[in-house]
Formats: sequence, C-alpha cells, structure tokens
Amino acid sequence: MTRELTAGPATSVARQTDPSPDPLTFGTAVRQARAWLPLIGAASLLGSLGMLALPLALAAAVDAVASGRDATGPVALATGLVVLGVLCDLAESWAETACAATTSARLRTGLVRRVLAAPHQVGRFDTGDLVARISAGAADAAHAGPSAVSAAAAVLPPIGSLVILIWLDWRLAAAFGVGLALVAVVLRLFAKQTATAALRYQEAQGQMAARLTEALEGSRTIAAAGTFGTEIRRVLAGLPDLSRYGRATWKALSAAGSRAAIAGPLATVGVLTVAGFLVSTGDLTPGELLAAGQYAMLGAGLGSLTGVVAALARAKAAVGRLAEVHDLSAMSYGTDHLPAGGGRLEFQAVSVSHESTPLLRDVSVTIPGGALAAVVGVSGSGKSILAETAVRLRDPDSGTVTLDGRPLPSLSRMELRRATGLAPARPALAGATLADAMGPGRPRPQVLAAARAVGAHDFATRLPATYDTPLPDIPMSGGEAQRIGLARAWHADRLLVLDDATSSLDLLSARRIEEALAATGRTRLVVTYDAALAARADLVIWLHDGRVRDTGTHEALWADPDYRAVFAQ
Ligand SMILES: Nc1ncnc2c1ncn2[C@@H]1O[C@H](COP(=O)(O)OP(=O)(O)OP(=O)(O)O)[C@@H](O)[C@H]1O
Repeated sequence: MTRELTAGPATSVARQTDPSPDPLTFGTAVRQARAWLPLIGAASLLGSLGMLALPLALAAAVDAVASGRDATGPVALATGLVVLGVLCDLAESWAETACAATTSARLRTGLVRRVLAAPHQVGRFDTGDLVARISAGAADAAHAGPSAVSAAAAVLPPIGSLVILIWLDWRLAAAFGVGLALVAVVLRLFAKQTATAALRYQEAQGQMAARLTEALEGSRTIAAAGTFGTEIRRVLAGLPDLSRYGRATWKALSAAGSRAAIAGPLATVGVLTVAGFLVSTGDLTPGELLAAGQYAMLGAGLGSLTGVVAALARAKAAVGRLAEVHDLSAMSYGTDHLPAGGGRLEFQAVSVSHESTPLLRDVSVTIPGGALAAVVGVSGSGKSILAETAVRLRDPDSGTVTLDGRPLPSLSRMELRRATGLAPARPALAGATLADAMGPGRPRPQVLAAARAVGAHDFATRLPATYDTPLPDIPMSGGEAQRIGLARAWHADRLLVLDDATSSLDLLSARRIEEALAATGRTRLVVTYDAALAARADLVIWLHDGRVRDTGTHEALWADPDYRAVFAQ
C-alpha cells in the first residue's frame, strides 16, 4: 500500500536535467553568498584597519599631551576611528544577516527542487531528518560565506599588530609572537572540538525530528493504543545526546576562554615588560608603550575569534549534511513522445531491490491497451512496488517497463505526466486550494470533470468556497481524501494506476468510479484485495514474494487454494 505526497510523476518538479550538477562543498556554499561577500569583507576590513589605527592615534594624543603640544588632531582622529568602528560593525552585521537570509533561501530552494526531483531516491532519508536538514541545516550552512570572510578579516588584527610592533621595535614583536603562538594553539584545539560537537548536535537534532515526524504521522494510532508515554520517551530519547553535544560546545568555549585568559595576558605582560625596558632605555615614548600594550591585547584577544570559529564549525558540519541531500540525482527524462496507441503496458524481466533486498524479481507481464488488470497478492508481496514502477515513481534495477512500446525513461517528463497517473491508498494532498489538489495548474472544466467522475463534486460544492476553499481548511474523511487523490490522477490519458485507491469508499461508489474509468478506455492497473473486482478484471497478476506467481483470469486462478487464501486475508 503506497502513501505518497505525489499522485504520480505528474507532480514531480524534476527538470529534464539535474538542477545543478556541481557537488555541494564548503567552497560552493561560500560562493553562493558571493553577492554579499565584498560588502561584508569591506566592512570587516575597514573596521579592522580602524581598530589597528586607534592605538596609534591614542599614542599620538598621549605623547602630545605629555609634551605639552596641541592634542586636538589626534583626539579627533581617535574619535573618528571609534565612530568608524561602530559603523563598520553595524554594516557588517546587517550584511551578514541579509546574506544568510538570501543564501539559506537559495540553498533551500535548490534542495527542495532536488528532493522532489528524486522520488526514486528520497526514501533513503527519514522525513523529519530531511526537513531538519533543509530548514535548520540550511540556515547554519548559509553562514559559510560570512563566517569565512569574518575569519579572514579576524586574522588581520593579530597580523597587523605584529607588523606594527615590528615597526615600533622588533623586540616587542618577538615577545608578542610567543603569545600569538599560544593563542593559535588554543584556537586550533577549540576549532577541532567545536566541529565534532556541532556535527553530532545536528545529527541528534535530525534524529529527534525524524522520530517526531513518525509519531505525528501515527498520532491517532498512538492515541488509540494509549502508548503516549512510550512514544514520548522514544521521541525524546535523543535529548541527552542533544544536551551532551550542546554542553560539549560550551565546554570547548569555556576551555578556550580559560586558556585564552592565560595566553592573552601573558602576551600583553610580555610586550609591556619589553616596552617598559625600552622606555627606560629611551627607545620608546610613553605613548608608544601605551600603543604596544593595546596592540598586544588586540592581537592576542580571543573574544571575536571564538565566535567566528564556532560559526565556521557549525556551517561546515551543516554543509556536510546538506551535501548528502544535494547528492540525490534527479530522475532523468528522455525526449520521446508516445506513438499512437491504446496504453499497452509491458514489464520485461523487471527486478527492483532495496539495498540488497529484492522487492520485485524478474517480472514479465503484458497488459493490453484499455484493459483492466488487477494486481493481487498477500501483504508485502510487491504490489505497490509494481504500481510505482508502472508510472516511474521508481526505476527498475534491471529490466524495462514500456508504454505503447516506448521505455518509460525515454519519455519526456511532460509526456509521462500527460499519459500516466497513480492514485494511492492514502494520498497526501498538496496545493493551496481544493482545485489545486485535484488538478494542479489544470483549467477548471477539467478539474470539475475529474471531480464528477470520482464522486467528489458534491463534497466540493458543500465547502464554503467550493473548489477555491483552502486545502488546510477542509476537514476530510479517508474516503474523501481518496476521491481527491483519484481526481488528481484522473487526468492521465493512457494509464491509470490505482493502488488500493478506493479502499475507504463504499462498494457502490467504488464501483461507479470503476465504471467511469472503464468508459474512458484507459488502461487500468488496480491493486486490490477485492475478489469481485479481480473477477471483473481482464487479467489478474498474482504476485508472491516479489515474483509473478501466476497470471490469468480470476475464474481460472480461483481453482488454486493459495490464490483463494489471498482474498481470505
Ligand atoms: N521504500 C522501500 N524501501 C524498502 N523496502 C520497501 C519499500 N517499500 C516497500 N518495501 C518492501 O517491499 C516489499 C513489498 O512492499 P509493497 O508495499 O509493494 O507490498 P504490498 O504487496 O503492496 O503490500 P500491502 O498489500 O500490505 O500494501 C515489502 O517487504 C516492503 O517492506
């Protein structure tokens, strides 16, 4: 029994070719933000240059005051540099926010497109985990560009400080260099610890999201079974992990802070000691001593660097997780059109497997154009897999499925969409309004015709805004949802696959739909447990353990007790 968001290839948004063949790496994620990076870089660079110039301006002001000269110029310069610093900070954070917003939107659009274009592969992810990757993960990954630029700009104050200290006196630079090396070791360790913690945290988040989604999908069953407690424990089982990895990040931060509390002041004390000695020997002015101390603090300060390193680590971990989604390859389509024909469907030695488990084995069967074929078999025998393969919701690992002689992969997406449709047992309906759900993008008369054919018109006219009623406002029974799923698939003009698609309808309604469908002359492949329906079929395909156990008319097959047992089930 299939539960699908789509009612067939009709709703796939795949392009003819892969949306973006380049792999997603940290570098490509940075490039996605390229429009903003010059602005962020310029603001960051200007801010750092201002920060570097400030101690020199203050030194000039101090020396002017100490020597009784006019200090207005240096004081004005220092004030201007402070204002510049504030403005640069504001511009940088605004640009970073805007950049992250547009980049995450771009990443999400690309990933959603990729997920929808790969219905044959998307099953490898849990839904909740996938949503977590595309929502929270894309937001983290979107910081790849800004944090890479900030990291590059954050290197400027230490390097600049070193250069200015060399310019003031090489002995100051030597003392500072020792402190700087210590800071670099602290940062490296911090980066390593944060990267691991960030990745584990995101994985734990994804697992919890996956379990929550499963629980929400089965919320009625859980309520009916009274297993709230068990389910809550199952969903929240990842909380200790989440807390562990969250705390690991903070622990790494506080360890870096305490190491920095030693390394930073050590560098400052070293520089000030050397500077004091140089003042005593007359090699440095008091103002230069002040500047040297400030450069030592500026260069060895870790405050801004840990933030940048943490953002980089989160972005890197998130890009890795998004890359796995990005690797989904879009279902590729051909360019062929179908020749004139009645919808003859042929499976030629079709085998499908999941990992190493065979789901369909060497299935060969032909359904003449316009025929009604019933697919029967015990639960788990592969009926839904066969149904999905018939409309190319999944491709066989070997063998071919043809429609009117054309292999399905050779058809263009539009042709496949026009010719085939699948109505599942539990359609997950998509669209803004009822009309959208019944026939996305279709003219209203076609939607009305489909709705009438599947007996959904009365239901639609009772709604406040009839076909324009927003989908989320429509309370729906299982049978009504099935009718909408059927209406959506109805537009296919050669082959309609019904996977238990009328199981929630009363027998009379199901029969009417069957008759309306027969009157259209399309080929029908119907997965069913209904013996009466199988008896009306032109051909029964009896599956067992992924193989065709037998084919023939229901009447002929009925002689076999194993066949009769399928319906007793
Ligand atoms: N996406 C999937 N990944 C891996 N295995 C799958 C997947 N979908 C189905 N299967 C497995 O393939 C086998 C056939 O499943 P299928 O849904 O086709 O059975 P079915 O005959 O339609 O059963 P039912 O009548 O209960 O709906 C089952 O063992 C099932 O667990």
